[in-house]
Amino acid sequence: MADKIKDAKIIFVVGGPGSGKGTQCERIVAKYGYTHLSSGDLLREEVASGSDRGKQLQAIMQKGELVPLDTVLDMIKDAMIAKADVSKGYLIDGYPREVKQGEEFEKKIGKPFLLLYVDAKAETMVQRLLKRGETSGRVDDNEETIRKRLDLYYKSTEPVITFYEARGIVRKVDSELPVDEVFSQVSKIIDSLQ
Ligand SMILES: Nc1nc2c(ncn2[C@@H]2O[C@H](COP(=O)(O)OP(=O)(O)OP(=O)(O)O)[C@@H](O)[C@H]2O)c(=O)[nH]1
Ligand SMILES: O=c1ccn([C@@H]2O[C@H](COP(=O)(O)OP(=O)(O)O)[C@@H](O)[C@H]2O)c(=O)[nH]1
Ligand SMILES: [Mg+2]
Repeated sequence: MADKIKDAKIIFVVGGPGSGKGTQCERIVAKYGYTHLSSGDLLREEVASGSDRGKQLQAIMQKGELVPLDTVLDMIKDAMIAKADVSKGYLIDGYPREVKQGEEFEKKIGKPFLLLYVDAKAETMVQRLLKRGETSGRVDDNEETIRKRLDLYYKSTEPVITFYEARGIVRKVDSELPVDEVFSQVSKIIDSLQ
Protein backbone atom coordinates (compact mmCIF):
# COMPACT_ATOMS: atom_id res chain seq x y z
CA MET A 1 0.00 0.00 0.00
CA ALA A 2 2.63 2.53 1.04
CA ASP A 3 4.36 1.87 -2.30
CA LYS A 4 1.62 3.85 -3.98
CA ILE A 5 2.88 7.09 -2.47
CA LYS A 6 6.59 6.29 -2.54
CA ASP A 7 7.42 8.77 -5.32
CA ALA A 8 4.73 11.34 -4.55
CA LYS A 9 5.47 15.05 -4.86
CA ILE A 10 5.23 16.52 -1.39
CA ILE A 11 5.08 20.11 -0.14
CA PHE A 12 5.16 20.90 3.57
CA VAL A 13 3.29 24.09 4.48
CA VAL A 14 4.56 25.52 7.76
CA GLY A 15 3.71 28.73 9.61
CA GLY A 16 2.30 29.95 12.89
CA PRO A 17 -1.32 29.50 13.93
CA GLY A 18 -3.49 31.78 11.80
CA SER A 19 -0.64 32.71 9.47
CA GLY A 20 -2.80 31.78 6.47
CA LYS A 21 -1.64 28.25 5.63
CA GLY A 22 -5.15 26.95 4.97
CA THR A 23 -6.07 30.01 2.91
CA GLN A 24 -3.03 29.65 0.63
CA CYS A 25 -3.49 25.88 0.36
CA GLU A 26 -7.02 26.38 -1.01
CA ARG A 27 -5.60 28.63 -3.71
CA ILE A 28 -2.85 26.16 -4.56
CA VAL A 29 -5.40 23.36 -4.93
CA ALA A 30 -7.51 25.50 -7.28
CA LYS A 31 -4.53 26.32 -9.52
CA TYR A 32 -2.27 23.28 -9.32
CA GLY A 33 -4.61 20.44 -8.37
CA TYR A 34 -2.61 19.20 -5.43
CA THR A 35 -4.33 17.22 -2.68
CA HIS A 36 -4.64 19.33 0.48
CA LEU A 37 -4.19 17.51 3.76
CA SER A 38 -4.32 19.64 6.89
CA SER A 39 -3.15 17.69 9.90
CA GLY A 40 -5.31 19.92 12.11
CA ASP A 41 -8.39 19.25 9.92
CA LEU A 42 -7.76 15.48 10.01
CA LEU A 43 -7.62 15.65 13.80
CA ARG A 44 -10.80 17.75 13.94
CA GLU A 45 -12.58 15.17 11.73
CA GLU A 46 -11.67 12.48 14.23
CA VAL A 47 -13.02 14.68 17.06
CA ALA A 48 -16.26 15.26 15.10
CA SER A 49 -16.73 11.50 14.70
CA GLY A 50 -17.33 11.33 18.46
CA SER A 51 -14.97 8.37 18.90
CA ASP A 52 -13.08 7.75 22.14
CA ARG A 53 -9.88 8.66 20.37
CA GLY A 54 -11.56 11.89 19.21
CA LYS A 55 -12.38 12.81 22.79
CA GLN A 56 -8.75 12.40 23.82
CA LEU A 57 -7.63 14.48 20.86
CA GLN A 58 -10.05 17.29 21.64
CA ALA A 59 -8.70 17.57 25.19
CA ILE A 60 -5.16 18.00 23.84
CA MET A 61 -6.14 20.49 21.14
CA GLN A 62 -8.23 22.55 23.52
CA LYS A 63 -5.09 23.09 25.59
CA GLY A 64 -3.05 24.03 22.52
CA GLU A 65 -0.70 21.08 23.04
CA LEU A 66 0.61 18.61 20.48
CA VAL A 67 -1.05 15.30 19.74
CA PRO A 68 1.38 12.32 19.84
CA LEU A 69 3.46 12.13 16.71
CA ASP A 70 2.44 8.62 15.62
CA THR A 71 -1.26 9.43 15.73
CA VAL A 72 -0.90 12.36 13.36
CA LEU A 73 1.51 10.55 11.06
CA ASP A 74 -0.78 7.52 10.71
CA MET A 75 -3.70 9.76 9.84
CA ILE A 76 -1.73 11.64 7.20
CA LYS A 77 -0.40 8.44 5.69
CA ASP A 78 -3.86 6.85 5.46
CA ALA A 79 -5.27 10.01 3.89
CA MET A 80 -2.41 10.10 1.34
CA ILE A 81 -2.92 6.47 0.36
CA ALA A 82 -6.67 7.03 -0.02
CA LYS A 83 -5.97 9.74 -2.63
CA ALA A 84 -2.97 8.13 -4.32
CA ASP A 85 -4.68 7.23 -7.60
CA VAL A 86 -5.98 10.73 -8.28
CA SER A 87 -3.35 12.93 -6.72
CA LYS A 88 -0.80 15.07 -8.59
CA GLY A 89 0.99 15.75 -5.34
CA TYR A 90 0.30 16.58 -1.72
CA LEU A 91 0.19 19.74 0.33
CA ILE A 92 0.79 18.77 3.92
CA ASP A 93 -0.57 21.76 5.86
CA GLY A 94 0.48 22.41 9.45
CA TYR A 95 3.01 19.62 9.54
CA PRO A 96 5.69 18.94 10.74
CA ARG A 97 5.19 20.73 14.07
CA GLU A 98 8.56 19.58 15.38
CA VAL A 99 11.75 18.29 13.81
CA LYS A 100 11.11 14.73 14.95
CA GLN A 101 7.77 14.66 13.10
CA GLY A 102 9.56 15.59 9.90
CA GLU A 103 12.15 12.88 10.38
CA GLU A 104 9.49 10.23 11.02
CA PHE A 105 7.48 11.36 7.99
CA GLU A 106 10.53 10.93 5.77
CA LYS A 107 11.24 7.48 7.17
CA LYS A 108 7.71 6.24 6.67
CA ILE A 109 6.53 8.19 3.60
CA GLY A 110 9.00 10.30 1.65
CA LYS A 111 10.87 13.58 1.27
CA PRO A 112 9.32 16.98 0.52
CA PHE A 113 10.76 18.97 -2.43
CA LEU A 114 9.57 22.26 -0.92
CA LEU A 115 8.83 23.69 2.52
CA LEU A 116 6.55 26.68 2.07
CA TYR A 117 7.03 28.98 5.05
CA VAL A 118 4.02 31.24 5.58
CA ASP A 119 5.30 34.09 7.72
CA ALA A 120 3.28 36.65 9.67
CA LYS A 121 3.87 38.67 12.85
CA ALA A 122 2.65 37.26 16.15
CA GLU A 123 0.19 40.10 16.70
CA THR A 124 -1.24 39.67 13.21
CA MET A 125 -1.80 35.98 13.84
CA VAL A 126 -3.49 36.63 17.18
CA GLN A 127 -5.83 39.22 15.67
CA ARG A 128 -6.75 36.95 12.74
CA LEU A 129 -7.51 34.03 15.01
CA LEU A 130 -9.63 36.10 17.40
CA LYS A 131 -11.61 37.29 14.38
CA ARG A 132 -11.89 33.75 13.00
CA GLY A 133 -12.96 32.58 16.47
CA GLU A 134 -16.13 34.68 16.23
CA THR A 135 -17.48 32.19 13.70
CA SER A 136 -15.14 29.16 13.43
CA GLY A 137 -16.47 27.17 16.36
CA ARG A 138 -12.91 25.94 16.92
CA VAL A 139 -12.30 25.12 20.58
CA ASP A 140 -8.76 26.52 20.26
CA ASP A 141 -9.63 29.91 18.74
CA ASN A 142 -9.75 31.72 22.09
CA GLU A 143 -7.17 34.11 23.51
CA GLU A 144 -5.68 31.77 26.10
CA THR A 145 -5.22 28.83 23.73
CA ILE A 146 -4.02 31.06 20.91
CA ARG A 147 -1.17 32.31 23.15
CA LYS A 148 -0.19 28.72 23.97
CA ARG A 149 -0.26 27.66 20.32
CA LEU A 150 1.92 30.64 19.47
CA ASP A 151 4.45 29.83 22.21
CA LEU A 152 4.62 26.21 21.10
CA TYR A 153 5.03 27.31 17.49
CA TYR A 154 8.10 29.44 18.32
CA LYS A 155 9.58 26.78 20.58
CA SER A 156 8.96 23.60 18.57
CA THR A 157 7.98 24.45 15.00
CA GLU A 158 10.38 27.24 14.08
CA PRO A 159 13.33 24.83 14.47
CA VAL A 160 11.69 22.77 11.69
CA ILE A 161 12.31 25.67 9.30
CA THR A 162 15.98 25.89 10.29
CA PHE A 163 16.31 22.13 9.83
CA TYR A 164 15.01 22.23 6.23
CA GLU A 165 16.87 25.45 5.40
CA ALA A 166 20.05 23.43 5.63
CA ARG A 167 18.64 21.31 2.82
CA GLY A 168 17.85 24.31 0.65
CA ILE A 169 14.13 23.62 0.21
CA VAL A 170 12.63 26.45 2.29
CA ARG A 171 10.85 29.33 0.51
CA LYS A 172 9.27 32.08 2.60
CA VAL A 173 6.21 34.16 1.72
CA ASP A 174 5.14 37.32 3.54
CA SER A 175 1.57 36.74 4.63
CA GLU A 176 1.16 40.22 6.09
CA LEU A 177 0.18 41.16 2.52
CA PRO A 178 -3.30 40.71 1.03
CA VAL A 179 -4.18 37.09 0.15
CA ASP A 180 -3.84 37.65 -3.63
CA GLU A 181 -0.35 39.07 -3.26
CA VAL A 182 0.75 36.24 -1.02
CA PHE A 183 -0.59 33.79 -3.57
CA SER A 184 1.30 35.51 -6.34
CA GLN A 185 4.52 34.86 -4.36
CA VAL A 186 3.45 31.27 -3.82
CA SER A 187 2.74 30.73 -7.53
CA LYS A 188 6.17 32.04 -8.54
CA ILE A 189 7.79 29.62 -6.14
CA ILE A 190 5.84 26.59 -7.32
CA ASP A 191 6.29 27.52 -11.00
CA SER A 192 10.04 27.79 -10.52
CA LEU A 193 10.26 24.32 -9.01
CA GLN A 194 8.09 22.11 -11.15
N1 LIG B 1 -5.26 39.99 5.61
C1 LIG B 1 -5.04 38.70 5.45
N2 LIG B 1 -5.79 37.81 6.13
C2 LIG B 1 -5.52 36.52 5.94
C3 LIG B 1 -4.49 36.07 5.07
N3 LIG B 1 -4.45 34.71 5.09
C4 LIG B 1 -5.40 34.33 5.96
N4 LIG B 1 -6.06 35.40 6.46
C5 LIG B 1 -7.14 35.33 7.46
O1 LIG B 1 -6.56 34.79 8.65
C6 LIG B 1 -7.38 33.77 9.24
C7 LIG B 1 -6.56 32.50 9.44
O2 LIG B 1 -6.26 31.96 8.17
P1 LIG B 1 -6.13 30.40 7.95
O3 LIG B 1 -5.82 30.19 6.50
O4 LIG B 1 -7.28 29.69 8.55
O5 LIG B 1 -4.80 30.16 8.81
P2 LIG B 1 -4.03 28.83 9.17
O6 LIG B 1 -2.58 29.16 9.11
O7 LIG B 1 -4.53 27.69 8.38
O8 LIG B 1 -4.46 28.71 10.66
P3 LIG B 1 -4.59 27.39 11.53
O9 LIG B 1 -5.65 26.52 10.91
O10 LIG B 1 -5.01 27.94 12.85
O11 LIG B 1 -3.24 26.80 11.49
C8 LIG B 1 -8.54 33.56 8.31
O12 LIG B 1 -9.71 34.03 8.93
C9 LIG B 1 -8.19 34.32 7.04
O13 LIG B 1 -9.31 34.99 6.48
C10 LIG B 1 -3.73 37.05 4.36
O14 LIG B 1 -2.83 36.76 3.56
N5 LIG B 1 -4.05 38.34 4.59
O1 LIG C 1 0.57 17.81 13.44
C1 LIG C 1 -0.25 18.32 14.22
C2 LIG C 1 -1.22 19.24 13.79
C3 LIG C 1 -2.12 19.76 14.72
N1 LIG C 1 -2.06 19.37 16.00
C4 LIG C 1 -3.06 19.86 16.98
O2 LIG C 1 -4.12 20.50 16.32
C5 LIG C 1 -4.24 21.88 16.73
C6 LIG C 1 -4.71 22.74 15.58
O3 LIG C 1 -3.80 22.64 14.50
P1 LIG C 1 -3.98 23.51 13.17
O4 LIG C 1 -2.83 23.24 12.28
O5 LIG C 1 -5.34 23.30 12.62
O6 LIG C 1 -3.96 25.00 13.70
P2 LIG C 1 -2.81 25.97 14.27
O7 LIG C 1 -2.49 25.53 15.65
O8 LIG C 1 -1.65 25.92 13.33
O9 LIG C 1 -3.48 27.29 14.25
C7 LIG C 1 -2.86 22.21 17.30
O10 LIG C 1 -2.90 23.25 18.23
C8 LIG C 1 -2.49 20.87 17.95
O11 LIG C 1 -3.14 20.67 19.18
C9 LIG C 1 -1.11 18.48 16.44
O12 LIG C 1 -1.05 18.15 17.61
N2 LIG C 1 -0.23 17.96 15.53
MG1 LIG D 1 -5.41 25.76 9.05
